[in-house]
Amino acid sequence: MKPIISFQQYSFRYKSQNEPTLKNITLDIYAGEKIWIAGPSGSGKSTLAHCINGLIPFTYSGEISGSMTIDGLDPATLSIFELSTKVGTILQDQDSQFVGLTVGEDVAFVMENKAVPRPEMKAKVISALTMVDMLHNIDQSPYDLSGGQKQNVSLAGVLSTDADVLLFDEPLANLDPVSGTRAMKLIHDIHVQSGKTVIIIEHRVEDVLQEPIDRIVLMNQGEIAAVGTPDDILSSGVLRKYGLRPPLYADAIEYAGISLEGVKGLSVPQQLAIPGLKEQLDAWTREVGENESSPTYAPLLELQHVVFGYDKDKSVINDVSLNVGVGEVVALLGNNGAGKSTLSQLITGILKPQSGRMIYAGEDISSWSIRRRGERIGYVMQNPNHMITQHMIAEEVGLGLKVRGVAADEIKERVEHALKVCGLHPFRNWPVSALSYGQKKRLSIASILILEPKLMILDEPTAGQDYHHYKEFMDFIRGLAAQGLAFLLITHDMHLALEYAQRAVVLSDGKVIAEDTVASVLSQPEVTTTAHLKETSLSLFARANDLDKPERLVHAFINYEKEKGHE
Ligand SMILES: Nc1ncnc2c1ncn2[C@@H]1O[C@H](COP(=O)(O)OP(=O)(O)OP(=O)(O)O)[C@@H](O)[C@H]1O
Ligand SMILES: Nc1ncnc2c1ncn2[C@@H]1O[C@H](COP(=O)(O)OP(=O)(O)OP(=O)(O)O)[C@@H](O)[C@H]1O
Repeated sequence: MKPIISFQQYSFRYKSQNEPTLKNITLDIYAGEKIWIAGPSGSGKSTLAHCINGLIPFTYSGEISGSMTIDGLDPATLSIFELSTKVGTILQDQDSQFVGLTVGEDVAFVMENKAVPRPEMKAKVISALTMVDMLHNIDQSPYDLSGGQKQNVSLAGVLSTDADVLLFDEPLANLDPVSGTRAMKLIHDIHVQSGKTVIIIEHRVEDVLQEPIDRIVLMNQGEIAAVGTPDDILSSGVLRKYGLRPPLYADAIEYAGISLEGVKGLSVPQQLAIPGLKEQLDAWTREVGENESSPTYAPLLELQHVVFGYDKDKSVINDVSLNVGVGEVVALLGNNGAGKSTLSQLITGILKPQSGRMIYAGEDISSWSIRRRGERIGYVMQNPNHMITQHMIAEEVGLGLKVRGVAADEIKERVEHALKVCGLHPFRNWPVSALSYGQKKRLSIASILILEPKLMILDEPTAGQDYHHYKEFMDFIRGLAAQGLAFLLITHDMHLALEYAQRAVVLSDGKVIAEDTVASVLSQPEVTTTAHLKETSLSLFARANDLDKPERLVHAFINYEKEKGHE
């Protein structure tokens, strides 16, 4: 069988780089295959995708050696239009991809180019938007959507292309857990029904594995580190070797002393047949023990009955009251479009509430300027490209100090420190444009952290990060919290919330629908259903294996990892 995509001894060096980003890639992908490209942040996944969809060499120039073909043809000999009929792409940064004035127009764009008759086009657009639960936003501008809603529109756009290869670069980034599951199911259905070749680049290991994958291609430092079926990859320990997090239940099994070597069906935790599994897990969870009780916190930020709407007659934030204590980590959870980013912009003063009060350290901050708030309350947005303004990395990190008149020597020292903390020190002399998405995300965090705020609002800080950086960063956050810095953490990662947040506030349709410990919130079906939350694979796994006290596995797991981190 002839491959649809073939890389032979392929290397690529971006013009601005000294070293090649892709090295000696030899990989055949066959028509109808479903491939997951995994690998740590900066390993070259998106660059490989750019080679497949023609961005390399058309948009990003550089030096190529070896060969790469699509359907037997060299992409450099095709026009960008011809290539787009072969490969349909969802990019990591959707803002750069929208072309329509409304959501409907955007989804219709591909068909308009092909002169599909109007009635047929309309029906297709409606059907695609219905599949991603976005029909009610059809007339809205794509730029006014929430992060997750944008992602859903991009998915709907790809549904209407005729390309044989569908390439998804982080299709789940920004999606709430329920939408993430739905997106994977949607991709699976398209794959089965159309027989198209599907290539997925994604950091959310467990979410990708919810549906069958033919082969995983694991990249590391521009090379292919391993290729295999999910069973091959999961049971071999290579994910961890390259800084990725295996599924939580797979780790739990190993922590309890059971080897995964040769175990089949590892991507379906509910059906794992390992002799003695229950007994060994029960014994391990008893040994590791329960969580300590949660401490109390002095008040820092308090919101009282805050109301806001982008249109006067439609509230997006509806009578929200919540508080965050000194040194407390509060998870702000909720479905896509619930109002989490809007609330963050109200707290930071970018938006003005129609009514309600905000109290910071006992003072009403309604009259405070954005800048004054910014000195105490740092806000890291979901999309790093919305925050970055400077050309060079060090300048970007030092900008906040520069505008505040801090001396150059001190700026230099603090920039170095912030870059180290965020794992960006090796790139300190680079232009921002040469960073991968995950690296840019860390950059936007570094540039706020350097201002030493008392409260930080982090919108999906770990989205697009590999486990190594996730852990390093979140442990760092935990350390800062222990020193008294407070965090409002917006996340769609339920395990992250369980692991790092003392409390959760759940938002849905602009209202607070629950406020409790994360574990308690996740155990309330009416809350999880309304806010699109999901129990973690660990608790699913614990129940499927009939553990004596299923909830104890989650606590034992978190305690064990905390202890291990301190070793
Ligand atoms: N436009 C560019 N110009 C120069 N170098 C680049 C460019 N884009 C990427 N690179 C280089 O390629 C490396 C890998 O980037 P790439 O986006 O392919 O990684 P990735 O595996 O997709 O990372 P992430 O998971 O963070 O998105 C970067 O660290 C950088 O060295
Ligand atoms: N600039 C805007 N103009 C009009 N409506 C907007 C604008 N920004 C957001 N919205 C709408 O407000 C609602 C809340 O959006 P918001 O971005 O706060 O949600 P979110 O909870 O942060 O979602 P996500 O998890 O997807 O990031 C959504 O229905 C969105 O479509």
